[in-house]
Amino acid sequence: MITADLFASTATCERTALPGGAWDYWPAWLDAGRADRCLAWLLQPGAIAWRRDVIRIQGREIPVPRLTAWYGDAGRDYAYSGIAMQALPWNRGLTTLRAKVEATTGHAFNAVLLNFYRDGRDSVAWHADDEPELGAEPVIASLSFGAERDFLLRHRARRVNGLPLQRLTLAHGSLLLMHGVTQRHWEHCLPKRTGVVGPRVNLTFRFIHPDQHTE
Ligand SMILES: O=C(O)CCC(=O)C(=O)O
Ligand SMILES: [Fe+2]
Repeated sequence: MITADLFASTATCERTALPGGAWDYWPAWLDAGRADRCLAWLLQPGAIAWRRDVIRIQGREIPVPRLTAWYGDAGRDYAYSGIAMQALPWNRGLTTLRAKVEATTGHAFNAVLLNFYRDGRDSVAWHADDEPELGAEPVIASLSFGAERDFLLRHRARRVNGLPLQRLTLAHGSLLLMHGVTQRHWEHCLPKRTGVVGPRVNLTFRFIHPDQHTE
């Protein structure tokens, strides 16, 4: 179970600031023991209502290469790649993690997207978290548990400005905060890594704007 002792943390932060984007990374936001307990809870049967979705591309049905779940305040629904997700009510573990993320970052979040990468064959393709309901400058706080995976960022205008690909290896118990302007100019992905056999769970905390929300 996730308890309030999660708050006793003095993690250090690494800042990256580049044209059109900035992110802060806390490699050891949670120590190994706390991170282990969070991962065990997230993978416990029934703790998270994982979904297996299918996207349709040119008439073909393709399984999403990971499991997902969407939790948030009532009515903060979300849609991406044609998949509509109704917000499930916050549970205690997610509420506690959100409070700690808010305390560290100074930002408020009202929803969280969870991704479960069963092994290195699961992935997320290049994208930006720029859906209209996230508002003009979405701040995204990303928590990682389990297998370390590479997280890549690329500038949309890299062919013009020559900015190189950026790589972070997101550690077990780490927090990554992508600042608001980043989603406009940068894309990110989590590529397949066939050598990775362990599972990974990622939580991206978001703020869904009621007025920009599309029904
Ligand atoms: O798993 C990750 O680290 C990234 C997930 C992500 O980019 C997303 O859910 O939008
Ligand atoms: Fe994303």
